[in-house]
Amino acid sequence: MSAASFSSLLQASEKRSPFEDLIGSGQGSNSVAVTALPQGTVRKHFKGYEEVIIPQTPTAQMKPGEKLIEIKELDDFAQAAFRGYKSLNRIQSRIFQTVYHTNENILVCAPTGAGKTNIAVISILHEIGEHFKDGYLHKDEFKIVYVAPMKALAAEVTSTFSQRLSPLNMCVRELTGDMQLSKNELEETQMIVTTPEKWDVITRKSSDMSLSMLVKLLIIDEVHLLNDDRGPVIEALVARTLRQVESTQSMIRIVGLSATLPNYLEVAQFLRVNAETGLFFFDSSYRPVPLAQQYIGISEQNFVARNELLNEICYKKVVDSLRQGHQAMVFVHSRKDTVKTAEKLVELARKYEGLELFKNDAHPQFSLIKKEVVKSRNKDLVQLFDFGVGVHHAGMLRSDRGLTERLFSDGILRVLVCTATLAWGVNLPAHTVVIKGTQLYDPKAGGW
Ligand SMILES: Nc1ncnc2c1ncn2[C@@H]1O[C@H](COP(=O)(O)OP(=O)(O)OP(=O)(O)O)[C@@H](O)[C@H]1O
Repeated sequence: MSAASFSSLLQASEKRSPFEDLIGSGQGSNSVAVTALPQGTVRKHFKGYEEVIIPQTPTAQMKPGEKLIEIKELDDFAQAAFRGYKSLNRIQSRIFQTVYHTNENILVCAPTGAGKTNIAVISILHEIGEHFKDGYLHKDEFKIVYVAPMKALAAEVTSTFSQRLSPLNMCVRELTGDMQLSKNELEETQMIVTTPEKWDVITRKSSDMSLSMLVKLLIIDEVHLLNDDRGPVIEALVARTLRQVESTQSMIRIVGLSATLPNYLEVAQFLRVNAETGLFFFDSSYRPVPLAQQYIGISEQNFVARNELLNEICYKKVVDSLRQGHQAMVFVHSRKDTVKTAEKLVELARKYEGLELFKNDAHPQFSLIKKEVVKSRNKDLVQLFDFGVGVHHAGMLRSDRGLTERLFSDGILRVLVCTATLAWGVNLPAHTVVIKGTQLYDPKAGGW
């Protein structure tokens, strides 16, 4: 973390937020400027660095009268898309009335893992319900467009929704990159999963409006990317959708799904979401697994000494987690740094006699799995395996990446050092996540 951002974090801890009581309310219409660190935050000083420990937010209590909606209460056709589920979770139950029974635009901001996929499913079921007439689904009347932030995610969304909607005979297809769908394929498809860039290109061709005229529901996943480099593309396609709604006077419902955004009121306004009725904001007290955070600011100026310290701190955090019997993931900024950091962890473990914490050779399947691992031509993967450490980045072969993911998820690897690519689209459970360094090199600016 840079010195400037760390000091602003510390300054923030000294202010009290006027909205403190609202944080954790999980309600929609208040603009909460988070300017203070939560109560219970502790600051510790060490040689060369300072640590700020933010305790986990307690899980929000059920409100009086709040109840979970059971799947068996849903319409028969809707139950088919929820096979294997007993009930909607808290967030889904809270938004159900608006998402399923109305055609309002909505924006849902919720922490990761809160179950936003099922919110999209509910909005799709509403749309399907609109076209169920005389016991028959009029599939040619509508198209649903799901905008996923990247190609890899679009593929995953396509497969998830194909499976969920297969009992309803809905056809879900991916349309990304330089992919084309034939006229026939488009006709057969009710749900198109695409990326902002691809949908932008398709809708920009004003000569052929036949597809966009059929769109009745536009789901935009990870809409917080509006704040990012990709923002202008998302903005353009939303603006075009809104213009089409105005000029044709036909409704296209917009459903925005997002991580918790600080400026959700503005995003809601932009998506034409009514802040009173269509905006749902759930803060970290709705996380399925509460999150405690620790920030470390390094004051050491010398580059080599700072790196050494960074590695030592990283090692210490990983060991703290392993001692409690939990796996750990370490995120680094470059592919090269994955192996370097993994090797450094092993070196420090040797130095501090901590190797036994990392190694997992007593695992009943260790020798069997080792036979599979040694077949890999990735020598780092093979060497690090013996120490219970794995690496994962986009430059590795897909088979090696897949193997590493499996070994970590089965608990055979105790530590995984990876780049941010793993955070997109792969769900791996880890109790502890260390983000090693928050400074990113920006080639455009030519600096950190
Ligand atoms: N009603 C439910 N009952 C039980 N499990 C659920 C329910 N809704 C969602 N889940 C589970 O919660 C997990 C997280 O759901 P999901 O991937 O939709 O979260 P998300 O909010 O989209 O997360 P992300 O921000 O990471 O995309 C999944 O494993 C899903 O099966």
